[in-house]
Amino acid sequence: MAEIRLRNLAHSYSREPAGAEDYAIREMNHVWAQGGAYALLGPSGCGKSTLLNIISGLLKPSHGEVLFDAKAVNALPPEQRNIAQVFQFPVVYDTMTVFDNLAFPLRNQGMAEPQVMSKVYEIAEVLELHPLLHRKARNLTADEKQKVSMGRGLVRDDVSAILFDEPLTVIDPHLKWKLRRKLKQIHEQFNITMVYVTHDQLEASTFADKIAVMYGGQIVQFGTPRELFERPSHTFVGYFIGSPGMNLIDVSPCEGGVRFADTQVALSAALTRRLAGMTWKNLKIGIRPEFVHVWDGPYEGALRAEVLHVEDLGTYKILSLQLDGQPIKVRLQEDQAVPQKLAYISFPAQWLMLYADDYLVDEGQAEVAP
Ligand SMILES: Nc1ncnc2c1ncn2[C@@H]1O[C@H](COP(=O)(O)OP(=O)(O)OP(=O)(O)O)[C@@H](O)[C@H]1O
Repeated sequence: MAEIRLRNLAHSYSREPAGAEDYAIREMNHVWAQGGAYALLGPSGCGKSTLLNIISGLLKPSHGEVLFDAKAVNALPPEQRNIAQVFQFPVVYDTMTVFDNLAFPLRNQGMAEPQVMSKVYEIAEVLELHPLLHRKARNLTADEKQKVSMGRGLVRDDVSAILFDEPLTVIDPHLKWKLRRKLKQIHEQFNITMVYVTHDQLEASTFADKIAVMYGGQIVQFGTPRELFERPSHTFVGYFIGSPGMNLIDVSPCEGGVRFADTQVALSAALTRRLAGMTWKNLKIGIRPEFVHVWDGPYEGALRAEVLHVEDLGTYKILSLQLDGQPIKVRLQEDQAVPQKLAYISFPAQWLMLYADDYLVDEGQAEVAP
């Protein structure tokens, strides 16, 4: 079991990186606490696999350190790091039985056969592989093979953490849910640090207690699914999490708030003061489609928007609006009235976010994040 700490970690695949854009991992500091269930969520190419491979030792970072329980492990090869890695495609020995596959890491350690047997039976039980123990691995389905891959990580008592790299990619959709629940159960039972890489927000939030959102080689936010939804600290998190993503509008400051075209949006006095004392290149407001307030008719202070179309998704509707040249999405509950040609909307202060150069501006914060 281990805490995993990344200290000033950076990686470039280029021998002579010219600038930040040549780095797959930009300098990062991060901690995964012992025993946590974490997800590493981000789009293709943001650096997720690179980061996992650095942690497991398959890749040597260009800079910085990886520490397990405060001990630097940079110099240790993968087999001495006690990390199990489960990849997209199951890695099993086809010609061996399921039993022998699960027993393999234990026999490698020189464990006595009666103990091997008891450990393999324990893990097979947890993963519901016991009816298959004497089958050759080549005859298994993809999800059964993936369970064997996971089982090989779990049988070892010395495993500090398990890293999953999009482990459900090859699994049938109806089995994904079952396997994800199994993983969660295993996490609770074994109290092992688990980091689950995915580009799917649903997978991330059903598995993890905390999600690290990765973008452009950086972790731009680390928080609970709820924190990421309610207070995205970067515009990318706003856009990437949620369905549809956050409405983001380019604005400029004005008396008492911000404006775009002829529309003014009031900000709290604290936020206006913060803004006045800052320098930035790009300013945006953000509001989630769920949090846009729709009035029944004209109302003082409400903004008038044109209704472009309504998409009925069964349990909710997505309203597409045009507000002073800006597209706005609103998520309406099933029982909410649907405005026809015009909609009167407002942005409740509690849910209206302000972003300077893509980072959230906090009312109380001393500095905007870099
Ligand atoms: N072996 C390599 N040599 C050079 N560049 C690489 C190599 N592996 C990855 N990259 C680059 O590093 C960046 C990060 O890639 P990485 O595979 O870590 O991203 P990812 O988030 O895991 O993507 P995916 O979800 O598609 O696997 C990408 O720009 C990728 O093209």
